Amino acid sequence: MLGNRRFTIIVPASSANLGPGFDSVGMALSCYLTLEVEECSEWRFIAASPNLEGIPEGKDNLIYEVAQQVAADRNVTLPPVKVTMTSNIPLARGLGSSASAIVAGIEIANVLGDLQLTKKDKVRIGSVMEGHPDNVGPAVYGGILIGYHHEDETYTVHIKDVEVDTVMVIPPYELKTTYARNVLPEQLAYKRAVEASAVSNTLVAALFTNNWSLVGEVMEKDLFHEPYRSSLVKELAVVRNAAKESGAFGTALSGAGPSILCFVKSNEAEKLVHSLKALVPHCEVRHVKADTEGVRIKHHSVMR
Ligand SMILES: Nc1ncnc2c1ncn2[C@@H]1O[C@H](COP(=O)(O)OP(=O)(O)O)[C@@H](O)[C@H]1O
Ligand SMILES: N[C@@H](CCOP(=O)(O)O)C(=O)O
Repeated sequence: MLGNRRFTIIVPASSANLGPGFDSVGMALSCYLTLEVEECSEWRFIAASPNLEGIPEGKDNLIYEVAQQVAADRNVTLPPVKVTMTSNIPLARGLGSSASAIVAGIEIANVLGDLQLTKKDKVRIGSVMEGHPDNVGPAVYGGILIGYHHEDETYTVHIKDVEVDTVMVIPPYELKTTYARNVLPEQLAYKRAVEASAVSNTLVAALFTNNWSLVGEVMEKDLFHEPYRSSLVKELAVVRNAAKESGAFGTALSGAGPSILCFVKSNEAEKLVHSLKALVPHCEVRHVKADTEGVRIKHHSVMR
């Protein structure tokens, strides 16, 4: 029972893949989906910030569907609530907005249904829904998460502290993840798959040893998805060259795109923001730090 409580759920955005870590590596970002949840006679979702315009406000809302599914799977009935959503995560731009919504739905069910879900449970549930753990994992844990999702199990390894900043270039157009997955090949030749996984393994080792110049080098050598998606994001090549020239470690498509992630030293981020704003004036350019906490809940007591 919710009783006389209300609570706030804060879920970070995430950047998946980091280049060659396709479907298995992701990082939490300091952009947030925030839900104010309070008891109500019927379920309502209110999209209270401009970039959530068009998001369903009834029972066809993704967050509602996830919360109900999680509760139903555990034979629990949730009391109705009013959910007021604000967000600075742009939709369908490769910053994991759908994963943040899924994690928010899992948390609503967890709190309202008193399900006592662990972080591991939440990542498992979210990965089953998304099909891969590279967005839901960081959204739950914060930091960087490396994972392998399989129908029987989801394995994850977490890096809490991230010693790098990002500059994010966000084009004005949407690229739905389902569309960007449809341009990928059905198969990869054996030799190419071996090479692609060697690049990915090196990325992960470099992340664990804080070797950011190596991270930057190998993140640009992905063979799993960027070669097939780069033609969908015409800004990628120009941003990559400019970022390299200004001393950034490296760039990659963020998730399925169209946003572009540049890894930089924190004291060099603003300079890069400034030069990229001039280079791609039609895009939004943001200095975004890593989020190291993951999803969190604030409980508020209500005077009656
Ligand atoms: N707060 C939200 N509430 C409900 N649905 C959401 C919310 N945020 C995102 N979504 C859904 O997720 C879609 C975007 O998902 P996707 O194409 O995977 O892009 P990305 O996850 O990279 O932003 C949106 O068009 C919307 O349908
Ligand atoms: N590994 C997935 C990640 C999709 O992330 P999103 O933020 O674009 O939804 C993929 O590359 O398809």
